[in-house]
Amino acid sequence: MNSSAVEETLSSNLYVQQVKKLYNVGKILGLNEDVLDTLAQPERVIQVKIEIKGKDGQVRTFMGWRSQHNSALGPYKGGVRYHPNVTQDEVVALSMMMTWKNALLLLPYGGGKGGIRVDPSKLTQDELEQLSRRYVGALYKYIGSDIDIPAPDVNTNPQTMAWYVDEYIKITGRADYAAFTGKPIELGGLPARIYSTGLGVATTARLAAEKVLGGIEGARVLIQGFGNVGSFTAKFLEEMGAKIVGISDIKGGVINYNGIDVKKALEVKDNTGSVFNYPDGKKVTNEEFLVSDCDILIPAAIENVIHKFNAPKVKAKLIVEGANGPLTADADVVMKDRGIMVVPDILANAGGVVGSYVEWANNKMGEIMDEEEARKLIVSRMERAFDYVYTKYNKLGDQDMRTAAMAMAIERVVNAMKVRGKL
Ligand SMILES: NC(=O)C1=CN([C@@H]2O[C@H](COP(=O)(O)OP(=O)(O)OC[C@H]3O[C@@H](n4cnc5c(N)ncnc54)[C@H](OP(=O)(O)O)[C@@H]3O)[C@@H](O)[C@H]2O)C=CC1
Ligand SMILES: O=C(O)CCC(=O)C(=O)O
Repeated sequence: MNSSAVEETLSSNLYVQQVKKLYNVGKILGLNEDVLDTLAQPERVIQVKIEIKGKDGQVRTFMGWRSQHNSALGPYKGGVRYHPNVTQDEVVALSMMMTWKNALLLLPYGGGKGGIRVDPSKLTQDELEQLSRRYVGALYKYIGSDIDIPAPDVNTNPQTMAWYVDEYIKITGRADYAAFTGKPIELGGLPARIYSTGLGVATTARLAAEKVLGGIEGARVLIQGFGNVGSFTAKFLEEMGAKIVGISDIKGGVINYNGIDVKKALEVKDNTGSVFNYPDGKKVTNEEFLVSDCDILIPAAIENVIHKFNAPKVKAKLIVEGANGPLTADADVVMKDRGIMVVPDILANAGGVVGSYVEWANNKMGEIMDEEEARKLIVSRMERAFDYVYTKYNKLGDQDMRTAAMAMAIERVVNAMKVRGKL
C-alpha cells in the first residue's frame, strides 16, 4: 500500500477517527497517556458467527459483533446496526461514542454497540427474523437490563427489538423486557422513542441556531439521510419554522430553495423507496448535496461523509451531527478554523438514548409514561445538556463544541473509574 492509500484507509476508519478525537481532548484535560490508552480500548468485544437457512435451503453465514466499551457508570447501552460495511472497528468506535454520549446526558449507563455485516435489503422478512433471533441466541449471556441493553440503530427498528426480546425471554426464561429498548408499544415500548432522536436533533439545532443564526425561524436546512433520524428531524424542524430546502438518501438528493414539503417527501419515500423521486427540485449526488448552499447542514446518514477534502467547500453556517461520526477529525479542524459551529453527535443525537432510558426505567417499574410527558422530558434533558456544553465551550475559550462535550463526558467517566479504583 502506498502512503496515500494508507492515509485513505485510516481516514475512513471510524475507530482511528474516534481515538484521534479522544487523545485531542485528553491532552486538553491533562490526562496521562496511560489513562487515554485504557479509554481507547473496549472492555470486551464479542464476535459471533450467525448461520441462517435461506429460502433456497442454502446456509448463509454472517458475522456480527457486540462491543462493550466502558461500564464505569452503569450497564452498557447502545444500538445494533445491520449494514454491509459493518466491521469490528466500527462497532468498537460506536461503543466508545456511546460511553461519552451516555455520560454527557448523565444517564446511568456505560457504552455499548452492536452490528451485523449484512445487507438487509437482500434478505426476506423471514430471513431477517432468523438473523435477529440467532444474533440474540449467540449473545444472550452478555445481555440483560443490568448488563447490556441494545436498541435500534441503522436498519433496525421496533420489529427487530420485538424478535430480540421474544428470543431472549424464550432462551433465558426471564421476562426481562428492559433488556432491550426501542420496542413496539405492545411489548413495553415508549411511544416517543421512535421519534426521540429526531426530536433531540431538531431541539439542539434550534438552540444552536439561536446562538449563531439569530433563530431557527426561516433557517434553510439540508438533511442528508431520510431514515429514522433524518425524517423525524425534518418533521420537527419544519414544525419549528425552519425551511427544509434539501433531503437525500442513498440514491442522492433533491434541493428546492422554495422549500421541501416533509409530508409529501415521506409519501414519496414510502411509495417509491427514495426521496430522490421527489418531483419538485434539483437532483444532486450526495457529494454535491453536502456542499450546497444552506444555513444548517444536518448529516443524518452515515459516518465520515465530511472530511478534509470537502470540508473547505461546505457552505453551511452551522452543522448539526444527526449521524454518529459524520465529520472526521480533520474536518473538525477545518470547521473550527472557518468559524463554523458543529453540534457534535454525542450531544445532537442523544435524544434517542434519552428516550431509551425513559423506556428502560419505566419497564423496570412496570409502567409507561404518557407520550406528552415523555416528549417534554426528552426535550428538557436535551436543553439542559446543550446549555452545559455551550457553557463549557465558552469557558474553554479557543475550542469547539465537540471538545467541550467530550471533555465533560470523559471527565465523568474518568472520575467514576477513579472512585471505583480502576485508575
Ligand atoms: N436510530 C436512532 O435512534 C439513532 C441513530 N443514530 C445515528 O443516525 C444515523 C442514521 O441512523 P437511522 O436514521 O437510525 O438509520 P436508518 O437506517 O433509519 O436511515 C439511514 C438513512 O441514511 C441513508 N443512507 C445510507 N447510506 C447513505 C449514503 N452513503 N449516503 C447518503 N445517505 C445514506 C439511508 O438511505 P436509504 O433510505 O436509501 O436506505 C437512510 O435514509 C446513524 O449514524 C446512526 O448511528 C444516532 C442516534 C440514535
Ligand atoms: O437508544 C439507545 O440505546 C442507543 C441509540 C444509539 O445507538 C445511538 O445513540 O447511537
